[in-house]
Amino acid sequence: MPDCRLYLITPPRLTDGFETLLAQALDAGDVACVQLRLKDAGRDEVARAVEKLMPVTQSRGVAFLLNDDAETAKRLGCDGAHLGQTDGDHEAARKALDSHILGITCHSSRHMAMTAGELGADYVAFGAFFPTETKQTEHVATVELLEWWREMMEIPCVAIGGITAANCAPLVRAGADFLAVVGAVWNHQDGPGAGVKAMNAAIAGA
Ligand SMILES: Cc1ncc(COP(=O)(O)OP(=O)(O)O)c(N)n1
Ligand SMILES: Cc1ncsc1CCOP(=O)(O)O
Ligand SMILES: [Mg+2]
Repeated sequence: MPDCRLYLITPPRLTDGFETLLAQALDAGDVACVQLRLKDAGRDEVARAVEKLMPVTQSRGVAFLLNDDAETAKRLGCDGAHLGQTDGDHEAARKALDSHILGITCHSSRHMAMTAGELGADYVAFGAFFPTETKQTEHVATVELLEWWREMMEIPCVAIGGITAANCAPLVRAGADFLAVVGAVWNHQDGPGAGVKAMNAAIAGA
């Protein structure tokens, strides 16, 4: 059984009653954490979404992370934050978050990943592994990068970008600790529960 788990990121925009869809997704199978990622929302909208969604995840023992903003994550009681390379000062974020989770985007860069590890990131994220419609991406990550990280480092790594049940097996076999997905779950033709089940099955069968 591979030691790899699903990391679920919210869709770019939340529909009314999204908390019900989130509950369906989480109740369908194994999800290690949920990241709230609302790139077009203001502070109040983000705070309202945290208030609605965080109890859905935390009551199920699923970690709730906020994208882009460590200080807000800490203030609102999230389990941690995910920061990109241009999302503020990573060392300050590490301090602000105390023992809460800090994840850092490292694109396809060994150097970024080692720097993130040195400053105390709880995980590093590599991507994009495949073409994705969720975000415009400039970097392409490879299976070899995952293999190298797994061989050299202890810090967990997340693979992201266009990952689906159909294409994820090589990433699991290369040693990804988590597969982060948006479309594979939220755009699944039979609903998010089916998306989680399909990802869980693909990970288990890799
Ligand atoms: C798990 C995970 N990995 C990578 C990203 C991308 O972060 P970033 O590069 O800051 O881009 P945005 O998501 O902010 O558009 C992520 N969010 N989560
Ligand atoms: C946030 C992010 N960062 C790199 S690719 C990506 C989008 C992932 O979404 P999907 O799983 O739909 O490709
Ligand atoms: Mg970001």
